[in-house]
Amino acid sequence: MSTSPVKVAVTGAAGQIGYSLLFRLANGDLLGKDTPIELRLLEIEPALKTLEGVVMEIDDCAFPGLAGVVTGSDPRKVFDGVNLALLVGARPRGPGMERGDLLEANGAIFTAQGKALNEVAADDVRIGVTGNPANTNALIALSNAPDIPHERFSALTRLDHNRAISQLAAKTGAAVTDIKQMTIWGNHSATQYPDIFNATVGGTNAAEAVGDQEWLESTFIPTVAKRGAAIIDARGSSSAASAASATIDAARDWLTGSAEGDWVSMAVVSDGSYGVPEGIVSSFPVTTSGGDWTIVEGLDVNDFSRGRIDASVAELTEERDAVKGLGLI
Ligand SMILES: NC(=O)c1ccc[n+]([C@@H]2O[C@H](COP(=O)([O-])OP(=O)(O)OC[C@H]3O[C@@H](n4cnc5c(N)ncnc54)[C@H](O)[C@@H]3O)[C@@H](O)[C@H]2O)c1
Ligand SMILES: O=C(O)C[C@H](O)C(=O)O
Repeated sequence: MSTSPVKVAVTGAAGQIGYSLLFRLANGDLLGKDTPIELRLLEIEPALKTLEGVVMEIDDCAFPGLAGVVTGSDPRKVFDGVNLALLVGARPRGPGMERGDLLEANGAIFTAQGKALNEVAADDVRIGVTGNPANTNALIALSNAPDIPHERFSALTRLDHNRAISQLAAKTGAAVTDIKQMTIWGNHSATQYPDIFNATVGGTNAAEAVGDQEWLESTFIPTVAKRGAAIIDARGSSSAASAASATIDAARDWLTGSAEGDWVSMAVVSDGSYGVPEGIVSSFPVTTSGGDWTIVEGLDVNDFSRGRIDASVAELTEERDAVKGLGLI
């Protein structure tokens, strides 16, 4: 049994996602019940009282694997020595708002947090960005953390990946566990491209198993890509428990490895693979092992897929140019 606790930071800890995420982390859902976890919870000053209440509830669960909880509003203190930082805190998108509207407001948050991580995080730190606009927030954070390798940052497209698996399972009548090699390309936004041409259902190519291009274009892609907006419309606030669950799925697979014969979707800094401009944070199919990720190379990208990937990547390059114009990167 490991004894020294893994220090896991969560920002926006008093928010909606935090209210699901913290209990899952404390329960051992990330690294197993035998690996003790210390939670390091960052919030803005006005939310610290709410966070105090959440911590009381965490205490009341008497989680056996929880080695301690530290709270605060100073990222330099909260991030001190952290091995994993889950950057969730940001302003969520409300009804009628576009993600682009959030770039400037969130830029300041991720600039400061990138700098603080650079100064005080553990040498082995991994940083997962859930707060939107996630890809570009990750780009801002990594650009402000010159001493942390860019490969240590990723943005969350695992929720989209999970949504795509769920929709494909419902369409084909397969179990979610029968669906492998799903890919989300591009941005965590409505332009994202969930690719079933390289996925399989029970070992059969998924696009062939579905055999319905009309469903693919008019139902599957828009349902997955606009799921966040549909949940906001229905719930009045953005997805929370599913986002927390995907945040854990992504971090767990990053740290402990993706399943043999399968891959996962992560938004990571591009090395130019698949024609995605180097340096932007874009979602790719990746395999993971021991805290490292590797882009799955050599997949077939047909003309339909090419057009969809290019459209999402164009949005990401616009976001990059916008934050560059604002002096954030
Ligand atoms: N990538 C994804 O798949 C995905 C899915 C769902 C939601 N999200 C995004 O996750 C983010 C959080 O969502 P939520 O529903 O928990 O929002 P929320 O408003 O309930 O909580 C956000 C919390 O962040 C805190 N916060 C704001 N600025 C901060 C800072 N500088 N440092 C620390 N904490 C700060 C706020 O005080 C608040 O408590 C949003 O940006 C949302 O759009 C992403
Ligand atoms: O789309 C949003 O702003 C919410 C979130 O990113 C989601 O995908 O549920």
